Amino acid sequence: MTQTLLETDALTVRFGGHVAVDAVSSSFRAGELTAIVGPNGAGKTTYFNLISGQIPASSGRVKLLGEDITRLGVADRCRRGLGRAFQLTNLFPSLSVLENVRLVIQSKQHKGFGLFSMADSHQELTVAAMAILERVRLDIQKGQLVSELSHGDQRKLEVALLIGLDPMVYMFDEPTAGMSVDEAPVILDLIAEIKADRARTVLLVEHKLDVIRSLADRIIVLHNGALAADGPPAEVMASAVVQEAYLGKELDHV
Ligand SMILES: Nc1ncnc2c1ncn2[C@@H]1O[C@H](COP(=O)(O)OP(=O)(O)OP(=O)(O)O)[C@@H](O)[C@H]1O
Repeated sequence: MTQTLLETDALTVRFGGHVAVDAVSSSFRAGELTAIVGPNGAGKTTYFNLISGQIPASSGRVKLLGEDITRLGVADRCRRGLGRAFQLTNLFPSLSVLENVRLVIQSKQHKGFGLFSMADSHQELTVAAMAILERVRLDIQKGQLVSELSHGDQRKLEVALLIGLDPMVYMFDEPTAGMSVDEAPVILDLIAEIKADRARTVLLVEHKLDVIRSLADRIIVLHNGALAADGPPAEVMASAVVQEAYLGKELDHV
């Protein structure tokens, strides 16, 4: 039996009288990629925000490796292995691409700035950061400031930072949005590699049907904040209610 890494248990958030996420219970296992789909306003991003700790739950629980993390903040959840693709606001725009990746790896390794270890660790960190930049095809841009990067390259850097953090749970919210057709495959290949690591689980909010088809092991459908379907892609996509109500209308057919 594959290990359950993340669980949500009747997870709920209300904004005034509006229930944006409505008692969603689900679990996410190692080696699995779960696509989270649903119409605009269904609660996908809010569900992500509740899992990553960006917003507090009104009720219900989030568990990581069986441990209740519902009351923890974003940074504590991150330290325990919950990784959400960085928004640009989390980056240091006036530092270079390489420096940003190095900082994330350093934070993961809890390396200090002690005088004696500094030279060695600096070299190691640079090598590790460059290896990640090569994977996302950003090695050429290593010296550029984040603020100077194109939109597509900024998205690649978000993925690079997440790989540097190396969490147990990878969370991607439309990772190829706004990318050119040349750029997107690099990111999708990387996500496939991450998913192939049997010790990780990947959650992906995605509208593009071809991306879901190629990557998802399982699909969760949210509608009006509630769980409307959960199962293998073929089964969920074939179900008449999902076809009519969600997939046919809402997902981008590419
Ligand atoms: N901070 C907030 N305050 C009030 N209402 C909110 C807040 N955040 C989200 N909502 C509402 O919660 C509902 C779910 O929004 P959410 O952004 O999670 O949907 P989504 O499925 O991610 O949509 P999309 O596909 O358009 O990104 C929407 O009705 C939205 O207006």
